[in-house]
Amino acid sequence: MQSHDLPVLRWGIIATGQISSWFVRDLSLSRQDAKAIHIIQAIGSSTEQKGLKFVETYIPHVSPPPKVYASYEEVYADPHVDIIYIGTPNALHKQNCLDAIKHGKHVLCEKAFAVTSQEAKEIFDSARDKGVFVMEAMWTRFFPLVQTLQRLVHEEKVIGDVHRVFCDLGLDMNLATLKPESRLRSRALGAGTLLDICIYSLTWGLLMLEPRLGDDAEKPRVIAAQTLSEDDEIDIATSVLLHYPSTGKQGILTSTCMAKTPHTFCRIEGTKGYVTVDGVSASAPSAFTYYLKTPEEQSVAGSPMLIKRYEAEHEGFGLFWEADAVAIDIAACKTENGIMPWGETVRVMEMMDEARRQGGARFPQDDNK
Ligand SMILES: NC(=O)C1=CN([C@@H]2O[C@H](COP(=O)(O)OP(=O)(O)OC[C@H]3O[C@@H](n4cnc5c(N)ncnc54)[C@H](OP(=O)(O)O)[C@@H]3O)[C@@H](O)[C@H]2O)C=CC1
Ligand SMILES: O=C1OC[C@@H](O)[C@H](O)[C@H]1O
Repeated sequence: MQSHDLPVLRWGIIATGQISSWFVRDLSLSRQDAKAIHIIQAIGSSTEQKGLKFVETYIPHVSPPPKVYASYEEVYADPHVDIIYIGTPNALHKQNCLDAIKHGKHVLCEKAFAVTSQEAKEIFDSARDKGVFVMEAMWTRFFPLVQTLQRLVHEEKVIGDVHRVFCDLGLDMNLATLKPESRLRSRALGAGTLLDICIYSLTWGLLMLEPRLGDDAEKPRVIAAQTLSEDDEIDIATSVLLHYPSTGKQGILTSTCMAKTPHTFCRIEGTKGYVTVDGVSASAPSAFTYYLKTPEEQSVAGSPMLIKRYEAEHEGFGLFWEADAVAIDIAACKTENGIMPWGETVRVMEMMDEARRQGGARFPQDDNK
């Protein structure tokens, strides 16, 4: 496809924290295989100085440079902006999304999309009323490596029938050294490992245990335990067990902020063998390997043999795949994406609500019924 045939999307970026810096760097890459043209039109920050520093530090090469506003409101109101990217802490997502939608803007909002499933539903209701595109930025689902693995596991059934998936995302966050108002510590901002990182482990469980999305997917039982911080403010470790009653399949999906997960973060077990997945974290996989039992070993205990390893190198962080998908959908006048549809965001949020109900991590938003 010639570059002039590609959809063009003009982005307004809300907040200048870490993930926004990754996102704009990925949007600004020159990529041979780009499926869209991304224009960084505007940046909204708490102060103009912070916004200008963000542009100078992360995207000095972008020409013309984006307009910098000292408020989010001015980005929502900018007629040259098509879509708002929201990179604020979790507890602010709902208001940011509703404000952007009110101005008729499309939205790509960081994970966790909201703090409760109720909040997520309110956002989608408002998007439906306005007819705008909205998606949770669950970027992992858009990695080509993940899609290749889904095909091998579910369509080619290379490891037979999947019966168990383990996935862990642990980071050594050293919370005591962070300021109480850090988004990783503050309950008011939606902190805790469940919403921050267990969401990726859950995503791997769902992607690998379920051959398809949506209404066809069987609803798993959620069994969860959480370890809360000493002041009971947030969860510092969560383990979720997904159990599919009709098949007995299980997902063992975990997170902690007390230790970094080793490079191999996921194992998918099937009747004929297993797959291991590697990467810096469950959010950004870089390789997988599958192992098969030999015919003699199908019936006896033994070590499966390494059959094939897939590695995928790419420039940047890998956030551009979700951005391309969004641009293609918007050009096609869609309001939701087929890989991360609204129903799936709500379903994952409901599982996290249930995990917190059992585990004990509470947010003020839980009382807003
Ligand atoms: N997809 C991924 O891999 C990742 C996703 N995330 C998600 O992105 C979101 C932001 O995370 P991250 O970038 O690490 O967070 P940061 O703390 O680095 O940045 C958050 C930004 O939000 C703005 N903000 C507005 N109100 C507040 C407030 N009360 N307290 C703090 N910041 C505020 C600030 O920008 P300003 O002053 O410019 O307005 C701030 O810089 C979270 O939802 C997180 O889950 C985070 C990391 C990785
Ligand atoms: O999404 C995320 O992935 C990487 C982590 O560092 C971060 O805390 C989290 O928000």
